[in-house]
Amino acid sequence: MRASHVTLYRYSIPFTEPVTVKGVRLLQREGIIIGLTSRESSRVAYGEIAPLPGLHRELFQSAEAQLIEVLAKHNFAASGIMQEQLYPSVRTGLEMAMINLETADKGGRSAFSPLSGSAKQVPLNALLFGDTAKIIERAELLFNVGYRTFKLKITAGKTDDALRSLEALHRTFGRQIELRLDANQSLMMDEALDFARSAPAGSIEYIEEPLQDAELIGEFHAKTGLYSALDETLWQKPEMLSHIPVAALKALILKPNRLGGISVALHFARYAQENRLKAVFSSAFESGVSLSFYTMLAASLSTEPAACGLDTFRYLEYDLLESPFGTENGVLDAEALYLGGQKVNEHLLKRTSLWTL
Ligand SMILES: O=C(O)CCC(=O)C1=CC=C[C@@H](O)[C@@H]1C(=O)O
Ligand SMILES: [Mg+2]
Repeated sequence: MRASHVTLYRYSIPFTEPVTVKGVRLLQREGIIIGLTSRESSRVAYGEIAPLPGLHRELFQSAEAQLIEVLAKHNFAASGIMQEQLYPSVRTGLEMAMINLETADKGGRSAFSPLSGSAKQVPLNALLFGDTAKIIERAELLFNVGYRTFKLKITAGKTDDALRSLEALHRTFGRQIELRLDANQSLMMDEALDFARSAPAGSIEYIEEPLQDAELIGEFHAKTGLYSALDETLWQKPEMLSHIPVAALKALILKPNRLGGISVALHFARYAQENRLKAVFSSAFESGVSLSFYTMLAASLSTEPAACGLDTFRYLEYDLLESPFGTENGVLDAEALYLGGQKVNEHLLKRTSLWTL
């Protein structure tokens, strides 16, 4: 690897409102930024390591300890440690920084090798929360500026709330929008069937992880015609992918820092492409350093990338980038964001160590 030294930083960014992930209530997002300084060009390439409490098994402290162990190895990139069992968040940040370093050394041209064609823009799916009135108000606002894909949560015991919002959205926008739901593995088959049978026909693009038992997704599709998407299952039981009938699926949700790294996410993206499924890049509430990288990944892999799940940037009080990650019109400009993703405002970081390679 062509880095002369590595700088590690910590950050802590307040959430705009408390975010609850699998029962864990979070007030701020904490993570590590790794900066690799190029031996050739002295440019700095960044990567982000940010396990999310509730979602990741590794905690911030253990991720940081493992990262330090990796950096302490002589010539770590060639030492084989990258092939070993690294925490998903650690591997993601190291791979991100190394790919960004390669890009920097190529004068800013992306180092990704596209699977097929690539796109300039990636649409974004907007997250909708709250009661039906708030959801419609927000969806109208976003629709008017250009958003066309929306995502709603659906929770066991409260499927009526989702149904009301779904009906209202369908009444208001009809087929002008695509609507995704996310049940986070909360429903039993009976409740999922009741919900599916009450939903307006043609109103749902897919449901992420509808069932407590993903093995029943084929049966759910056979009984309702509704498509599912896999998110949690991809990291909890990746072997399930070959058991669930692909015809019951519409998309794979790819959160690189939970799945196990950029290379693992690319593996699933390739599987999606081969099986005519959407590859939906999504985030674990990381900063713009990761979000801009994921945007470039999504844009590199398809001429028509699926609307991505990177709307999480709204939940961070501020971004670490000089030009904050985002979009005005629901469409992400991949190249501009990728370049901007490497202009980190170091005043917002706390430097913790420096490693000479
Ligand atoms: O995928 C998206 O549209 C945004 C990200 C998102 O929904 C999530 C991120 C992290 C944790 C989860 O609760 C949630 C999800 O379940 O997909
Ligand atoms: Mg999900």
